[in-house]
Amino acid sequence: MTALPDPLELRAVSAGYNASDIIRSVTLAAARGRITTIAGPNGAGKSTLMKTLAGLLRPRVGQILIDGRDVTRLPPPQRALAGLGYVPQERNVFRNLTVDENLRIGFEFIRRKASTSEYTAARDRIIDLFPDLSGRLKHVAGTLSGGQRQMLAMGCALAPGPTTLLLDEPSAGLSPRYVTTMLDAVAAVNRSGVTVAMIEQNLIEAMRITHDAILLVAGEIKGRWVSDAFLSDPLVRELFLGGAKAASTKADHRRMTDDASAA
Ligand SMILES: Nc1ncnc2c1ncn2[C@@H]1O[C@H](COP(=O)(O)OP(=O)(O)OP(=O)(O)O)[C@@H](O)[C@H]1O
Repeated sequence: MTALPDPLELRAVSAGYNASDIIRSVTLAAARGRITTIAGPNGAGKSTLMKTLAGLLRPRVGQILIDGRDVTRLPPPQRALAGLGYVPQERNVFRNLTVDENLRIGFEFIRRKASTSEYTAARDRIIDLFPDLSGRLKHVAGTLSGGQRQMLAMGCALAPGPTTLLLDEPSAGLSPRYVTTMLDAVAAVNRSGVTVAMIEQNLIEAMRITHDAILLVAGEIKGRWVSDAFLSDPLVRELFLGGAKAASTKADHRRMTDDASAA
């Protein structure tokens, strides 16, 4: 039996703006059915990497594959048609349209020939995944909380049924309590069968749901870990968690998560 290809793969990709490369020779894969988190200090090139994956930035060299198919030269709509959903960090919903209208646009952008009943089924699936949107279908997106808007943005990307979802900092700007809610929602999306690749800054919370962690520093991959090993790696502790003071056991990890939620 032939193994299925990874749903998302980069092979030696370099990309950047103007003359300079921001990401350099990046090779990585998001494994099927798992949550891969890309971590890195500010300015490491994480958003640039996401934009390159989504097709907003053309790589200078290297290859991008979705389900084994080379999409390097395809623009964002064709990558979406190939099964890739993308949620940018900002301006990711139409604030003057309702929740329902936003979801319908997200759905019909890809599923152009689908019937109304197919849309309704997709919408119901999204509401099951994000109960915070339930009862708000007729609400204008601009009146939602930041967290609800972020869930709506994920819903729009998920409505057409992508195999892989790219998330650029889904918990950015949210209260500590809603960070937990948001990442629980990402885990629920993943359990529904969608491979997730995301950037996150809330690393302790993110590792609670992450399967595979990748570290990007100054545009280069510096290591890969299963999530349990990530927070206790000396390099990771040095970069993000204040070195020796950082949590190094699962118990400490849990305690820090609890402290953060109570803050
Ligand atoms: N549109 C652009 N034009 C030129 N340079 C850019 C552009 N966007 C980002 N950069 C530069 O690319 C570098 C990496 O930025 P990027 O946003 O990818 O990093 P990041 O790891 O996502 O950072 P952060 O965690 O602060 O969001 C930075 O030096 C940034 O100034």
